[in-house]
Amino acid sequence: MAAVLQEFPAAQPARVELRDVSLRYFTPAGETQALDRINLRLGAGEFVSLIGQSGCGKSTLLSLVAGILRPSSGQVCVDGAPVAGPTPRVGYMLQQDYLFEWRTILDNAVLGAQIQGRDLKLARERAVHLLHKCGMGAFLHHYPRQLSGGMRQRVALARTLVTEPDVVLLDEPFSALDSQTRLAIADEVVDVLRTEGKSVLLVTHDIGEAIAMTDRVVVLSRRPGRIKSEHHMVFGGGRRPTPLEARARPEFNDFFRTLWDELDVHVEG
Ligand SMILES: Nc1ncnc2c1ncn2[C@@H]1O[C@H](COP(=O)(O)OP(=O)(O)OP(=O)(O)O)[C@@H](O)[C@H]1O
Repeated sequence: MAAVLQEFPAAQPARVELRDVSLRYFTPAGETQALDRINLRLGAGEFVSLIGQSGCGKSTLLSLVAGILRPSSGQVCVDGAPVAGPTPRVGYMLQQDYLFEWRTILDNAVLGAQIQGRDLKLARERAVHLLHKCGMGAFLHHYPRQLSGGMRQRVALARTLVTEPDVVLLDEPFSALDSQTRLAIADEVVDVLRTEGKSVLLVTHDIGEAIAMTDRVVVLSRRPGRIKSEHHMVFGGGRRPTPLEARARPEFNDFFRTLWDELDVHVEG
């Protein structure tokens, strides 16, 4: 159980900062408080995951950072500036890949850049580079239906990165994939995101994925989501292990037990 809970390292400048953020949804059926006074910082180049019971507000928190939702109170900032709406600085990758079946892989990868009105020649060059990095270089002129689920998610990652966001939000990006593909793609995605120097906020139900892929795991309480605890995933031996290597480390099981206890899971019925 040693070294599971670490002292926080000296504060890095915040790429993303949530200050006392609360979010209430109003519907004809009534009011739902999804998040309650969240304070969270994501440093430049840092990978942080959010875990918590279903309905505790994880996706809501990502939508606030993406500028899709505005907080009921408190403030969300990216690079010190309040988020006023969706911004190219923040990229969002979801569980579903939302590829257009009638566009080639390359044309799908440039779609976000095209919508943002960026230089299409540069966007295509960057898309080709990223698709190669994601192992999709041989499929530029294929169509989505010709690809497996894991390959489609690689294209979705390339599309997210073509627009050069500083922050990448990942909302259960691998949950539709089989378990072997999940393990393989986690390694590749982390490798690409780290070499690109991105800051990453990952939502997952998979504790192992959170431990293996991110530097810090934030546990949210049941609704309304509050920050229950934060845990630094510090592995001994210098270089941070890849996600697959991390799973074979002795620390992995210690982290897993601690986070499992924190989640306080009860199976109803
Ligand atoms: N558009 C909406 N209108 C009203 N209530 C909503 C809306 N979106 C989410 N909620 C409610 O807010 C709470 C938080 O939802 P959210 O999807 O953020 O949770 P989550 O932790 O991501 O859940 P899950 O793990 O099941 O994906 C839930 O009770 C949900 O029903």
